[in-house]
Amino acid sequence: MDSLQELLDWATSQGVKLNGIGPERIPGRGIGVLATRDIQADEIVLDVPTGCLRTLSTVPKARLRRFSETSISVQGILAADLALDTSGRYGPWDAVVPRVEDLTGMPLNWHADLQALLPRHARELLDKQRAKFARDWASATTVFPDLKRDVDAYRHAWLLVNSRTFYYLNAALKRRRGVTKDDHLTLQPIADLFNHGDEDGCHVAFGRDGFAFRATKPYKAGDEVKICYGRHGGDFLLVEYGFVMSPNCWDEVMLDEVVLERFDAENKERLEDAGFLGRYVLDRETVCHRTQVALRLLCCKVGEWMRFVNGNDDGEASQGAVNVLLLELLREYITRVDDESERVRRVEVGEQQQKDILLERWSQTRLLLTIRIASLEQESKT
Ligand SMILES: C[S@@+](CC[C@H](N)C(=O)[O-])C[C@H]1O[C@@H](n2cnc3c(N)ncnc32)[C@H](O)[C@@H]1O
Repeated sequence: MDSLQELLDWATSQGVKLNGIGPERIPGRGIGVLATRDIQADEIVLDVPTGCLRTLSTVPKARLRRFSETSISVQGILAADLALDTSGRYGPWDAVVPRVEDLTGMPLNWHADLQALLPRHARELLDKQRAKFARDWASATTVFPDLKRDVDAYRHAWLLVNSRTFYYLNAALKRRRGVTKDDHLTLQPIADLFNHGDEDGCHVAFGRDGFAFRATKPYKAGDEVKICYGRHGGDFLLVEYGFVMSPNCWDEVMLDEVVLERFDAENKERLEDAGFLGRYVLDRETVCHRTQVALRLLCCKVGEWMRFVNGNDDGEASQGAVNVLLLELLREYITRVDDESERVRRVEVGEQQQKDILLERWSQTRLLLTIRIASLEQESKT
């Protein structure tokens, strides 16, 4: 029998209820969820009862106890549980989750030379992820030294948890010391097959009985039903989920690398003191207020800048100069994007699929820069 059918039979026997949807293999997106008939907005398309969830509570007590003196995250524990589980209890579910080779898009699995060619913001996200993984790996292997035999298997399990969990809170988690929102994690069968869309196509609600997924718009039979993993830009989607998608209405580009270079130590200190050092964002519409503040420091006297920072000056007088500087910086960034893309094409390490993903990310970045440059050029003419 097909592994998807086996998963469906198993999940249904566990109390999962599908209504007008079914999993299908979708080229380029692994498995996804399709409407099997026309669906009306507001219909509940999936119910996953609490008893089916795979959480801290389903980790065997003896295994869980061994982590009690470590600083491992819940993600790290669930990954260890996945890597160590030989019970067969989740057999049909385990059979359809992506294999090691299916997660080549995840930058954590890339060669360091290819990782170094990620946009700066993606590299920063990856550094944080790598540090978190290293902490969990250290704890997991202290408690279960056997895991050391196969770091790839643990990393794979860890990335599965990273990209397939839902937020969830229960009494056991509430009681656990030092638990943060990042730890409220659960794996759930079938629901983990929904791919991501930038608009909320299916609303996820958690109640006492479990998770319910409600269509937020009508679907035609054969349409893909997606959920929104969050309002994530492309760098985040790439590092945390291992894919790029266009269009993405939440995409954004961090301008720090071109903006910060323009400041000497004194101005950096001014920005730091005012709480405006770094995190300069360009989205599909415009640059953020932080960027406006930072660039203004280079375009007007300090007193005028302070008045703008404090909200006592609307910035109108310096807007023209700020726009000219911004245009220059965005053009400079485009040159860097082209240089980096060329490096990606030439790099001799990594798989072609990884390079294609990375090139696509640079091309998305270029598009956002180009859109803003065009509108600034237009504004300067009027
Ligand atoms: C929760 S799983 C969704 C099911 C997954 N496609 C599968 O085959 O099991 C999340 C993963 O699906 C893939 N994915 C989700 N949304 C996607 C999209 N819009 N385009 C491409 N891949 C996507 C990514 O590999 C991501 O890490």
